[in-house]
Amino acid sequence: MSLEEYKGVFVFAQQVDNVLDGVAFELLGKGKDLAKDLNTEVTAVLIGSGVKGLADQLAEYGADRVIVVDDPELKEYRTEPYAHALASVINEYKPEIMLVGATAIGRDLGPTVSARVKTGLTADCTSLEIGDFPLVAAPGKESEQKHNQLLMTRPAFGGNTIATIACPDNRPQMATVRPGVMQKIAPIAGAKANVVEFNPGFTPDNRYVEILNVVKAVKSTANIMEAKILVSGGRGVGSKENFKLLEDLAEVLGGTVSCSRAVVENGWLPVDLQVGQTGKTVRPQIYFAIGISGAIQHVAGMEDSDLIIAINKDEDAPIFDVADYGLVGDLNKIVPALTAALKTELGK
Ligand SMILES: Cc1cc2nc3c(=O)[nH]c(=O)nc-3n(C[C@H](O)[C@H](O)[C@H](O)COP(=O)(O)OP(=O)(O)OC[C@H]3O[C@@H](n4cnc5c(N)ncnc54)[C@H](O)[C@@H]3O)c2cc1C
Repeated sequence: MSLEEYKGVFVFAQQVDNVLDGVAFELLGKGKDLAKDLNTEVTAVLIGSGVKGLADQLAEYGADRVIVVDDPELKEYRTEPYAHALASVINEYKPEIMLVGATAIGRDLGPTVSARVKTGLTADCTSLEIGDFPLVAAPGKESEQKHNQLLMTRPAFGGNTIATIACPDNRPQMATVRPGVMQKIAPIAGAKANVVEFNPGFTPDNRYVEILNVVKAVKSTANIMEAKILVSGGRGVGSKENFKLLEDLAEVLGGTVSCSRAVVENGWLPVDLQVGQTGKTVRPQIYFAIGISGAIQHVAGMEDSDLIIAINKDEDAPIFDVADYGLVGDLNKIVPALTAALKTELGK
C-alpha cells in the first residue's frame, strides 16, 4: 500500500473510569487544525468498557468520527489489550497521523503500538504542524522536498535544543503530545460525529495479563493544570514544613501550591504538583515562582503563564528573565509579609 493511501488524523481519546482525560480534547483541537491543512477528517479512537456514551463529548470537541472499541477486557488500562485494540484500528483504517497524549498511559501505549504497526514515534512533542521536510541527499544528488509532512517538534538533549522531526517513509506518523500544550476548541453543544464500533477480535494471546490487584496511586487532590493562580515553590523554600508559607499565600488568593522538580526529589511534595519538562505544563493567570532558580526544564512548563511573579534572593537568578515582576530578597520575610498585606487588602 502506498503512503498516499493513508488518510485522516486519528487521536487516541484516553479515558479512565469512563471519564475522558483533558488531553483527548486538546489533541482533538490540534487534530482539527492538522486535518484542515490536509483537507481530511479528525477521528477519535475511544477504547474501554461501556464507553460509547462518551462519543458525544468527543464530537462536541471536534471529532468528525469516533471509532469505539468496547469490550469488558478493556475496563482498566493494560498494555496488551489496549495495544492490540489500537494497533488493530490502525491496521484497519490506515490513518496518516496518529496522536496520543504523553500521559502515563500514552507513554506506554504509543511506543508499543508504533512498534506493532512498524512506524516511528516522536515522543513528548510540544508543537505539531503540517509542512515541507527537506531530505538530505547523497553527495552529488539533488535533495528532495517531502510535502505535507507532520513536523513534530520537541525538546532534545535535556531541553537544551529544540528538534523538528518528520517520518517521511512510514505511516502513520505518530506522536505523543504533552498534556496542557495544545488548545482545545470551545465545545459545540449538540455536535454529532459518525460513531463506528470496531471489534479487534481478542484472543487468549492478547488477554494474557491477569490483574491480581489494582492499587490506586496516592495523589494530591489539586489539579495544577486547571488552577488560575499557582503558588509554586522550589528548593529555596528549604523544607516540607516551610511550604506552609506558600499554602497560606495560596489560601488567601484562592490558588493552588505547585513546585519544581527539586522539591519532588526531596520528597516535600508529590510528583503530580511538579511543573516543567518532566512535570506538568501550566498556564495560570498568575504564577508565583518562589525560591525557584528558573532552570530551562522548569521554565518550559510555566513560561506561558499570563503573569509571572518571582521571589528569589539571588538577583541574577534566571527566573527573573521570564518574570513580569521580580522581588529580590529572602522568601521567609517576603512571603508572610505579602500574605498579611493581601489579607488586609482583600478583607480576609
Ligand atoms: C531531563 C531533565 C528534566 C527536568 N525536568 C524538570 C521539571 O519538569 N521541572 C523542574 O522544576 N525541574 C526539572 N529538571 C531539573 C532542573 O534542571 C533544576 O534542577 C530544577 O528545576 C531546580 O529546582 P529549583 O529551582 O527548585 O532549585 P535550585 O535550582 O536549587 O534553585 C533554588 C533557588 O532558590 C533560591 N533561594 C534559596 N533560598 C532562598 C530564600 N531564602 N529566599 C529566596 N530565594 C531563595 C536560590 O537563589 C535559587 O535560585 C529537569 C532536569 C533534567 C536534566
